Amino acid sequence: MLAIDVQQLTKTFQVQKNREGLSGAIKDLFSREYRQVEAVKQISFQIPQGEICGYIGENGAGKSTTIKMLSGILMPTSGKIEVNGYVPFRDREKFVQEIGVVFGQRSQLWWDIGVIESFQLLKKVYRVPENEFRQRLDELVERLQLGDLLNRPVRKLSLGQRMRCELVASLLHNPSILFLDEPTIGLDIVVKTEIREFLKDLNRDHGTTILLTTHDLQDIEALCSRVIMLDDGQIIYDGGLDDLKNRWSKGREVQFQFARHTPLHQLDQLTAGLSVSWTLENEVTARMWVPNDVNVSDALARVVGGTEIRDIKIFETNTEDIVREIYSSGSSEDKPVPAAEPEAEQGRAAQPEQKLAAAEQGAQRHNAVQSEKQTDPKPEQEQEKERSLR
Ligand SMILES: Nc1ncnc2c1ncn2[C@@H]1O[C@H](COP(=O)(O)OP(=O)(O)OP(=O)(O)O)[C@@H](O)[C@H]1O
Repeated sequence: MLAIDVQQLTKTFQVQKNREGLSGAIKDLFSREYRQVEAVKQISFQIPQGEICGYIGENGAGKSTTIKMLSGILMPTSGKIEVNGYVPFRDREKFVQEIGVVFGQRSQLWWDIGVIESFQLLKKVYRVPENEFRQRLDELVERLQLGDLLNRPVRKLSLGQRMRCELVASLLHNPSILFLDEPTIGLDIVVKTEIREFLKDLNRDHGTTILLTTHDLQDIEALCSRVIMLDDGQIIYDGGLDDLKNRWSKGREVQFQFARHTPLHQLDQLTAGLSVSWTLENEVTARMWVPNDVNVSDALARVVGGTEIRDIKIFETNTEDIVREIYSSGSSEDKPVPAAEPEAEQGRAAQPEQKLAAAEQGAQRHNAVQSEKQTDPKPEQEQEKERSLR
């Protein structure tokens, strides 16, 4: 049985429009206008039991909305969802026993009471038998080194300590599926690494299926063999992380440190006939971009044979650069959609296929384009009330 089966899933929010100025505010009191926000648009994917799948995308891409639908907090506008054979928003009582959820930006623990008391309350909510609860709690407390924290109120915990407690809280009822929405947000590298190791062990030892949304691609590299990439509510990539790299990484870069001043024209001469390109960093350091269709050892042999070299470093395009390139190619500034394209003329956002094509072109450049992520405006009014899991 599939852990998660999603077909043509769509979520549209109705959001109130606010008119400008005092007169607008008064008008709003009497007649409200609404607009539709399509947060998730007809997405389909399947996740088998025991997989760790990364779910990534820019701010506002629709990741949290998907997780909320998968965990039964939000009702889809249309489409089909099955999680462990249950329809999340319909079969809630039985369904919540099957899943654990951690929202990095929200707590499921009670702020003013001791951590252990929150755990006791959750034991009652999920109706976990005492002996099972004890056994599981001991195991998790030992694994995540929470012994000293159990009697402290949640508000007195550091973010890293709280996040480890959140993970325990989500696992006390032994769910087979874990939804993690930004579980490492704001954490330092030590705690991030601990959490990644813990999740890996959990998946290996208990076969827990994990769907993970994150903006930290190192989480994805450390944990996920598969990644689903969302853009503007649509899936633009679903596949292996290695495939993603192979598909968009168009070559590698080699940095040379020469024994003496080596001008650009000399380097160009050495690699004449090969479609490599050179960038000088200073008098004795230069970078050579080697596209995939050029044999790296041929290029290296030419340079090594013609100059005296102190040091060589080879850089592969990293996932972060590739993903940033895909995201940024959709932004208005460097969207390489031809000016004659009607979409571009009308100033509308690029379609996912255009973004992919643009990303493929963009990845050919060895300097990844740095672009700030665009933040979606927050909804003016939340029409859909999120129901608490508890
Ligand atoms: N309850 C809501 N009411 C109205 N609009 C909403 C609601 N929740 C989300 N949206 C809108 O739906 C879109 C997708 O939001 P969502 O939170 O799913 O994105 P995200 O990919 O999780 O972003 P982030 O990385 O910033 O958390 C955004 O345009 C957002 O403003």
